[in-house]
Amino acid sequence: MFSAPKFLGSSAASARPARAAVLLVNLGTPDAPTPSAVRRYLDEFLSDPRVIEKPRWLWQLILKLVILNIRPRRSAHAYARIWTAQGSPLLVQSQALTDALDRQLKSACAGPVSVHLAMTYGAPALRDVVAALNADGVRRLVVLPLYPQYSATSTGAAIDALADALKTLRWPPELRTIGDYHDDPAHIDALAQSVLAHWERHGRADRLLLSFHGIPQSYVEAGDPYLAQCRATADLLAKRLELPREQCLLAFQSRVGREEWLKPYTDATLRDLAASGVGSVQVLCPGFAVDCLETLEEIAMENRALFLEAGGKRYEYIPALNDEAAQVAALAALVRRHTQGWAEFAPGEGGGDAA
Ligand SMILES: C=CC1=C(C)c2cc3[nH]c(cc4nc(cc5[nH]c(cc1n2)c(C)c5CCC(=O)O)C(CCC(=O)O)=C4C)c(C)c3C=C
Ligand SMILES: [Fe+2]
Ligand SMILES: [Fe+2]
Repeated sequence: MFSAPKFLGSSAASARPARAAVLLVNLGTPDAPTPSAVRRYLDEFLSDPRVIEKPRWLWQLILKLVILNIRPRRSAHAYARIWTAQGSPLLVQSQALTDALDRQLKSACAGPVSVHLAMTYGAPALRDVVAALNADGVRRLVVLPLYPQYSATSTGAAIDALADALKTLRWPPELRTIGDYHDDPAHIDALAQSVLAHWERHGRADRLLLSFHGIPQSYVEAGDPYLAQCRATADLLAKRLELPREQCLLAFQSRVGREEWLKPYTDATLRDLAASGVGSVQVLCPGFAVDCLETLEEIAMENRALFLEAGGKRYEYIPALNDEAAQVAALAALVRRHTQGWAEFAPGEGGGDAA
């Protein structure tokens, strides 16, 4: 027997005035720093064909029989090193950014605008958040994945989850999506300001290393614009900081598996720098809007130990922009440029986006 489709909706929704919302989307994180919670998270994340482009049945066999029996314990240990009383840093910092952007847009926009957070994997699930906004009468939605550089593995996966969520709605909202903001001048300026503020407090190091999350090399060869966008961000930032290109290096972290990923690798670069007598390094991760496992554990802890053990003398991690005013202002302006013609986002009594 065929069953009729069940679309979500609210009888009250059509009676309410149009409302507009912004949805920030990040990757997702486990519910707890335990092997069982990490296993659930990795199972969902690594089952996504956007993330792992291998034949389905073969990958599911490897994932279920090998990866999910080994990695959760190791990753849970890493999560435990950075877990806070409020929870996973990725969730805590993403929520703080969401709240700050909500305040900023409420004060700058003419209409009723609110900002919400959803995750591609885990909670708060994109499907649940979109359904709740729809039931609440939101008729205009702008979706901003928190990845400055587009990759099919991150932004593409978020858009897939959004499309799945929309399929469940009887009356989906009008939609604008933001694909990337890797060369947005206000974003570059926010990154530059954070480096300048760090230099002000700590002085400069011999090298500034810009470390981005890696992806398999084959994805770039198949057309993913990620590498080009990382390079463009690095070039713009070096120019804005007036740093000679040889002092500002680009590298890729967080490699998983045996396949070739984007090079140079961050850990190998740090080892080579120490071996060649470079004493001090400052590391910035411009691909991460907020701090998370990959910045706080891999970069600020693991790679620090690696650099110092290889003979380096000074290693500093420059934190992600998180809910800093400059990032909030840059994202507010980005959202408003993508909502041209939507009256709710027009300048309100507060005027523009105060930096
Ligand atoms: C194995 C394939 C992976 C691809 C491709 C990938 C791309 C990618 N990831 C991010 C952002 C983040 N990744 C994070 C964690 C993380 N990433 C992978 C694997 C791939 N990522 C794994 C297995 C994990 C989990 C941790 C671990 O077991 O090592 C995170 C942090 C999540 C957190 O909870 O803090 C972020 C953020 C981007 C931007 C990207 C492509 C450009
Ligand atoms: Fe990742
Ligand atoms: Fe990692």
